[in-house]
Amino acid sequence: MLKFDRVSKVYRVGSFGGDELTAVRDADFEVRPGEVVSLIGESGSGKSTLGKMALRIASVSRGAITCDGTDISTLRGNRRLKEYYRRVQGVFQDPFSSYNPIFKADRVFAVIRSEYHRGVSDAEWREKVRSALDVVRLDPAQVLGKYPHQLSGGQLQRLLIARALLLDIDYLVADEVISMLDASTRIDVLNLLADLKARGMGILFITHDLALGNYISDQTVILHKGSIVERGGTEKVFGDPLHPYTRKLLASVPQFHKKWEEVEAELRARELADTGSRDYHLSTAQEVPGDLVEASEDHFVQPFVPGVRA
Ligand SMILES: Nc1ncnc2c1ncn2[C@@H]1O[C@H](COP(=O)(O)OP(=O)(O)OP(=O)(O)O)[C@@H](O)[C@H]1O
Repeated sequence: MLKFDRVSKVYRVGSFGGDELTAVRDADFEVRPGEVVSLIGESGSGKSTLGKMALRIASVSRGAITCDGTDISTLRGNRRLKEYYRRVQGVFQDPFSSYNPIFKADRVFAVIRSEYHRGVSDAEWREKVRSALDVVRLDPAQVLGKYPHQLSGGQLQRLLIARALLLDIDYLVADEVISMLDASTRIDVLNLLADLKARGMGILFITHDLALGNYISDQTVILHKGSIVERGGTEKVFGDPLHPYTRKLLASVPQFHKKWEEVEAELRARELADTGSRDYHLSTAQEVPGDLVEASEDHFVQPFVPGVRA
């Protein structure tokens, strides 16, 4: 299990690094094998920072990320890090940035071979690559031996996923992998992620797109200004959103048959109807939101003051 245990990230900012910016505050959730967890939030909410910390691209300031019980910040030395990256890999929004334009795209496979599969014969390796490409539905004739600029964003994205498959990873951090793709390729990559999940891979699916999150995930985590405001089973979070911010996010998905004023009025009416009736509502006297409370089974929300805009 990939577990985020009250994880915070504080960046040093300002001209001399004298200021601090808390990008993530006390994030607490987990990704289990064979489960897709969507991390949803607006730009700047801290989503990528959480993904980067899981991949050790950014350090954890407070709390811990553990992989099957091992605090990943304690992994030192090439061998232990290599072991970790054999289990946990990331694929990012802009697939082009993961390739060196002067090398052929399938060099990413050669690197994996020299790092992790040295003893494998040429024939065996060709077969491994072919079967990984098969899983990501790429035709070897169309992609092998090509330079990155000769391939589409969707093909490059799928090559990176094939690379992850060659490592036989357990967890994938997929950071806005769909955003740059056209509509038909999006569906292909989403279906591919669903296949990987069915094979037992745990996926942290980072997105600002609620519809994508709803489509693919078992668990949903809603992030707002670095804090988790709501999380739980996807059907609970989408079917019965509790936090005003989640409701606002869901309402902001275009509802073409309604005017925005109508949507806003409905939101307010719903919140007023709830006022005082739930144990995660705070009075204005307790305005500082604390830890998430369990509203129902597998559904957690950050306490909030009803009627106060998120
Ligand atoms: N290396 C860094 N140094 C300082 N501040 C950073 C750094 N990386 C991110 N931040 C800040 O941390 C906050 C969270 O950024 P992050 O990239 O995690 O958000 P995000 O939700 O992934 O946004 P987006 O969807 O736009 O990628 C932002 O305010 C961002 O400006």
